[in-house]
Amino acid sequence: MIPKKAPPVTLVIFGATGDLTRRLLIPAIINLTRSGLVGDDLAILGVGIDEGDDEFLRGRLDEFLTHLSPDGEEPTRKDDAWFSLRSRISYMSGDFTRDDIYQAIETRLGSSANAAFYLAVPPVLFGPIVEKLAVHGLMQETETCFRRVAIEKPFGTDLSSAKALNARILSNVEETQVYRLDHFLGKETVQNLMTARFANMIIEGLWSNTYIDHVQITAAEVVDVGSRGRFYDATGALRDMVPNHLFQLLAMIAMEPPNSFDAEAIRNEKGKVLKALRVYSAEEAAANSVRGAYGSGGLGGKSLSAYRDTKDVAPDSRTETYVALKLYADTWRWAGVPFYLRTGKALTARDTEIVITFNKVPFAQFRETDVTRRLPPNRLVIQVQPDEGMSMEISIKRPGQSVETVPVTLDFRYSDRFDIGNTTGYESLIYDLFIGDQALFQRADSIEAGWAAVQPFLDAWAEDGSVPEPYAPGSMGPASADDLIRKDGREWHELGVVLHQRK
Ligand SMILES: NC(=O)C1=CN([C@@H]2O[C@H](COP(=O)(O)OP(=O)(O)OC[C@H]3O[C@@H](n4cnc5c(N)ncnc54)[C@H](OP(=O)(O)O)[C@@H]3O)[C@@H](O)[C@H]2O)C=CC1
Ligand SMILES: O=C1O[C@H](COP(=O)(O)O)[C@@H](O)[C@H](O)[C@H]1O
Repeated sequence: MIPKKAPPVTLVIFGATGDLTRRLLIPAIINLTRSGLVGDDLAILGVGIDEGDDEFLRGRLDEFLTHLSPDGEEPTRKDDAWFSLRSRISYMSGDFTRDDIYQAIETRLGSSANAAFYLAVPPVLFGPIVEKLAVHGLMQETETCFRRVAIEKPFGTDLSSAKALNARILSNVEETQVYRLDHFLGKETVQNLMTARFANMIIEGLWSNTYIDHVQITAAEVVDVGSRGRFYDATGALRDMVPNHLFQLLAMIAMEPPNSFDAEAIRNEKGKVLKALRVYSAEEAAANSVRGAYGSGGLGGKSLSAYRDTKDVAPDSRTETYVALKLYADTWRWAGVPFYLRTGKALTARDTEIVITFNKVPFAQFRETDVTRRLPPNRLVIQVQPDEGMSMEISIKRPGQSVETVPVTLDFRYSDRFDIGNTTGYESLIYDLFIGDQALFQRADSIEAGWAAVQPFLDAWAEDGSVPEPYAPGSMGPASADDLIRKDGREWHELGVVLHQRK
């Protein structure tokens, strides 16, 4: 089905002069303009605290887009699509905690225009802005016009704050108006997970504890904390990546088939899995987790100072830059199957992947095959980034008179078949916001279920007073992370070996 063009809408961006807007939102909207999915009936109203007129914001974006070009040439993003969009960008300055800016927005929009409010602002402002939008009648929908609000991450900092934020938002607007973002859901391979499972009997037929031994979900990054010390030191790897990005991947792997691809059908199934995540006791949480923080050392040819020496990070910080967890989804399908999750910064490679390891065959009828040594289990590797694709590791017979088996990889990479171009991942999320499809956005109950599973780790670490284990920049993380999986007789999948190079 060819996607239809989005309806006329004004996108009101709170935080229009910020990093997210210039680096990810505007380039995504340029891409949508270029593809024709949004037309010249899209208007952007940027709002920020800096004084300025429409030309102020347009000029700032112009300048940023120019710098996106690595060689100083006019970047492809500054093409006709940008110039068409540019003329439809306006700006208003004001403080989001005061009423006058909302009155001005109300005057500008009127009561009959479609509007989507995008909160590209520090999380502390999510609740106050939604409240003020509602109080000023800006979230009032009519039969012919919609009003929606897109809320960035992080959504809360623990279970109780996430619940309080949901309650505050939902006492002002309907759940159908709320679009809680998780940018991982905009990634092509992540969206492909449901198709891979539910359009392929060869995969879905084997998708349970009868055939699967365990699941690994990894989001490894080479980048360090850099200039984000203030945000990161109050957050850490667990809060930053697990209840949102990694749990969304886990939910898509573990959910039951939805009855349809409607948003509610999908969100119901994802919600059920997240609610089935085992909520550990403090002792269980401590035993099933490892956290680390990078020390100083070389990374990518440069020398990196230790996390604790990063600007705006406390010298005695106990914040983790790496976390590994072992979790269970207590459902009929997944009973007894461990889900090993890990994520961290300053690691050896950028590598987001899901690895499904199948059970070993029960009996090997190959005369010269030493089962334990030569018949490895089948593995399905779903490479989310970089080099998006999927590979299946199987065993075949070595050609000739030998009856020996050898492992080989059946490999598909998106780039071999499709041009997925220079997208930011926000394209489909912004488009879905405009057309009113909430399938790729998180519902209140799922957010809270995610935090409920994460809370015991936060509590255990706060109680035991331990510090994260140091690891060398450019490594695979702390040694104890290997022990976490090895004590179960398993190994982490090697980081950073792209699909077609895997042995
Ligand atoms: N940047 C990224 O890559 C990502 C960001 N996010 C999320 O997006 C949101 C925005 O992040 P980011 O763009 O990086 O943050 P920035 O700090 O760069 O941008 C926030 C903007 O909001 C403005 N602002 C803050 N307080 C007020 C106020 N009271 N009144 C008016 N304007 C105000 C800031 O103005 P000023 O600078 O003048 O204070 C700034 O322009 C956050 O929730 C973040 O977690 C999520 C994923 C990725
Ligand atoms: O939300 C976040 O995600 C990024 C990783 O996203 P990716 O699309 O670059 O893989 C992470 O670096 C950041 O700390 C976190 O806040």
